Amino acid sequence: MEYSNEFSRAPEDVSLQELRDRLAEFAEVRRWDQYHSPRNLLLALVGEVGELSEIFQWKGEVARGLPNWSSDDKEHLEEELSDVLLYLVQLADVCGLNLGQAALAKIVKNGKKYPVTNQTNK
Ligand SMILES: Nc1ccn([C@H]2C[C@H](O)[C@@H](COP(=O)(O)OP(=O)(O)OP(=O)(O)O)O2)c(=O)n1
Repeated sequence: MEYSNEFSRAPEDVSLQELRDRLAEFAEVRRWDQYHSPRNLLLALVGEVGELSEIFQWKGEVARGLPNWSSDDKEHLEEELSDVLLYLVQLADVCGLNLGQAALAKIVKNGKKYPVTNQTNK
């Protein structure tokens, strides 16, 4: 099957490892890695979370799937979510952490903390 992105494979095949590698190369060729300290990346991440929040600011409650949003609004949301993810991946990388493994381990930990019961409330 053909995919419209430049990678010619299924979008679900994108891995955190690939994002990490592409971001490391992106920063290296621009000599930006000197600025990508953990603290700077954290501040950049928080700034992007602010930009993400602005999209929802004053909108009131928003239905799942964003049924009334324009394609421009959804594209803007995709970009801001991506900025958050990309800085998060870089922050984990410069801290020497494996974010994918850590997140999977955290899901397991969460499952033990919050076991499934018959209750419908969370
Ligand atoms: N030193 C930098 C600067 C940018 N980026 C990357 C990560 C983000 O995905 C994106 C952020 O770029 P901008 O700072 O230009 O922010 P925006 O894309 O949000 O633009 P604007 O703030 O004008 O909306 O670029 C990066 O990795 N390292």
